[in-house]
Amino acid sequence: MKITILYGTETGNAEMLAEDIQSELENDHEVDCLNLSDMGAGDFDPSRFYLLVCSTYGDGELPASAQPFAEAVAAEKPDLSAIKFAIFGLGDSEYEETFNFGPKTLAELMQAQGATQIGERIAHDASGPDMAEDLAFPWAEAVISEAAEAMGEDA
Ligand SMILES: Cc1cc2nc3c(=O)[nH]c(=O)nc-3n(C[C@H](O)[C@H](O)[C@H](O)COP(=O)(O)O)c2cc1C
Repeated sequence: MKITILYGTETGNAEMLAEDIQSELENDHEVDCLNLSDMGAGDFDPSRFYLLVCSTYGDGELPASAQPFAEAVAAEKPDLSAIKFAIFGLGDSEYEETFNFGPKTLAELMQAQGATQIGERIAHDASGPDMAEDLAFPWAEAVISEAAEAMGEDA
């Protein structure tokens, strides 16, 4: 399957995780990995499945590298009705009121333009016991098989 991993980051954790997911998947799939800061609102390709990996910063805001993308999507309103994506969040439950708000905002933005979310929005908690990749690798495998079925491809 053709997959693009898009990451939104402030201090690099989401980038590191995105690259780890790429290494994990690239034996079986054709995988690109791109910072959201390098993704235009009109750059989506319906033949690819999009894995979004995004942190939360400030007071429940999108991290810096995701902000221009979010602004461009809100302004340009691309038709994303042929696009399927899944989303993984990096956050910290110490920020009780705004835990994982960044990925929530991003998912809502994609859905508002018609994109279809595959699977649940999974969140890693920096104050919890799990390593991010221990949650992210099984999540990626699961959403890829679900997407393959939805896109009529072999997983
Ligand atoms: C100043 C600051 C603000 C943060 N705000 C939030 C927040 O509102 N909600 C949340 O879930 N996590 C918050 N976090 C936690 C980060 O999302 C978490 O550390 C994540 O791993 C950072 O990933 P990144 O390096 O890819 O940006 C915050 C962290 C910092 C340092």
